[in-house]
Amino acid sequence: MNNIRSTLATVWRIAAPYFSSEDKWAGRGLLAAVIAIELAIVYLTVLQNQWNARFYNALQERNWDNFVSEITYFSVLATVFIVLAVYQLYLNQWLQIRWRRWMTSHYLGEWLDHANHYRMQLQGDAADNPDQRMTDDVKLFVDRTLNIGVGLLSSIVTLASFAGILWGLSNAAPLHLFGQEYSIPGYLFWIALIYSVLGTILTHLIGWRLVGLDFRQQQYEANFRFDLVRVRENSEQIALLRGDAAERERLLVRFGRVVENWLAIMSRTKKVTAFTASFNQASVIFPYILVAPAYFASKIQLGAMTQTASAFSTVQGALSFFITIYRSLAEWQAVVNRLDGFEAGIVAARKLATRDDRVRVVEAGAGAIDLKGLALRLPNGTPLVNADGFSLRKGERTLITGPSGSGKSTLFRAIAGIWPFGAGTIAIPAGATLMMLPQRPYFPTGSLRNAVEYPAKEGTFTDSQISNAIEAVGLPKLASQVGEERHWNSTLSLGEQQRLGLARALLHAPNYLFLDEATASLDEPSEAALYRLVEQKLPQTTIVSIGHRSTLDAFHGRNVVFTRDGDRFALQDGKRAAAS
Ligand SMILES: Nc1ncnc2c1ncn2[C@@H]1O[C@H](COP(=O)(O)OP(=O)(O)OP(=O)(O)O)[C@@H](O)[C@H]1O
Repeated sequence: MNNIRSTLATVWRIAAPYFSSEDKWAGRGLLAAVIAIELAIVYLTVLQNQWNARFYNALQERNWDNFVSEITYFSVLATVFIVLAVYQLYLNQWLQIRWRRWMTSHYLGEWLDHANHYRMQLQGDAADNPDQRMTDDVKLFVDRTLNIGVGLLSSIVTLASFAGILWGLSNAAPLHLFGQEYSIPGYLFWIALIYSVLGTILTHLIGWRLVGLDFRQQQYEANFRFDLVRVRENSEQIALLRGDAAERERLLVRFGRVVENWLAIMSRTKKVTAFTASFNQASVIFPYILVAPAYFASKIQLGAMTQTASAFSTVQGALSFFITIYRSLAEWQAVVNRLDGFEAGIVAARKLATRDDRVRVVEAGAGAIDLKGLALRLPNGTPLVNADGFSLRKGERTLITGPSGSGKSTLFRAIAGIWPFGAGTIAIPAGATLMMLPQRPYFPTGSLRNAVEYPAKEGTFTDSQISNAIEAVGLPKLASQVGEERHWNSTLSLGEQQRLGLARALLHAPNYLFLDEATASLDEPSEAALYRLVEQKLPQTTIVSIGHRSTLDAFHGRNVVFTRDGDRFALQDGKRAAAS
């Protein structure tokens, strides 16, 4: 019970924001229309049930006129029903896509807000496969929530409408057992109730394991898809290493989990289906058996008997709502858990950025980036780098060197404000623009123009500015192709990508440019030429480089070395440290 209550509370928390969002009027209007149509359909079912009695009585009495008028009446009911059914589905789908559009854009906004996606990764596996959560899970959530919610409401209203009919019929067709008549008020209703509650309990006992199995199925499918994407993204590496066979084996192992879990779902579903199918079949005949003695004792007409059967099956259908949608409920609960986990991941990522013991990046008026009492740590708390009273002065060109894994890139991450683990303050001049260029620059797929302008919006720079920058960094052939669309990260060599990364820096002309081995894939003369280009084109820019080559010394007035200091590293002005 607690479980149901907490699931419903979670559903409410996930679902409610849409209905108070900027799209609330469309959302509420569509929801109201869907519910109104559902209620109208229930009313039609009541009318059809009453028609049922009149129709079969007309048949039994061989009354042609009544038969014709009942057929006409039915045709009208059926036409209205068809129109309602068509529009209910149509409006339902309309609501689904609006709701889904809002949730997707809401989640995208939260996920991509101030590097939350990166901090979520730093926290480990708390919310695996966010891509799946924002696609399949949101789609299923909207679909299932609407259909289960409206279905539940419809069941309750149907139950209320038909309980009265069944009650009345119980009096008209009293219980006959072994020639004896028993008068039990509303016995047909009570039997339908007991029958359905028993069925529901048994279905749950047989099927509850499906919830966990469905949850894992979605996770395994997403893991498999993610690995396939990784192979596609790293296809060159894999081909060069002749890793095809290893990949195939690994992927098959991953897929093996999908199959194994699916087999468990199949076996469980088989049991649930065996029960629900038997239950549904028994329900067809059960009400006839109940009232047959009264009918054969000529206490009731054929019409009353078929009306009873129809009302009984409608009430039983409404009561067995849970059985009918058991699979959907299991899947729905799994989806709700996954979206809940995703939202919790976002909240935890945001907390990381605001917790008390974190690295603080503040805007301060001074003309330098000042590190005060900075102590960077790994996510597990292990100390990494200490820097106190250390400044990256304006206009200066600083080269940072140090052993591999000493925390050089992590210092850049902290300055960029995406590494929260640690303590201390990084003061950045107010309004200063920073740009980080890593060893492997990222280019979104699309036009070359877009790739170089990124993260600025398309159109921020003119085509001639873009092609000049591309030409300046030594890619004259590409300079004339700014409109070409490609997957730039997989088609350009790493050296070419690094040149293109520098073209991006030339265009944006940041106040501070951080180069984290951003030219390491170029030969030394090309690297030197690019550094000279940056010096010449960005004279106002403060440059901080991480690099291992001694040839870089010539372009930097200052050398900062990461040196070991007990269990961590410290920043020291001076000569290159010998590799430790
Ligand atoms: N997300 C993370 N989770 C756990 N440890 C991490 C994470 N990112 C980096 N580290 C660890 O932090 C340490 C410093 O990494 P960093 O990338 O800053 O080193 P680096 O000095 O730039 O090395 P290199 O010269 O090889 O690029 C390494 O031991 C690395 O394994």
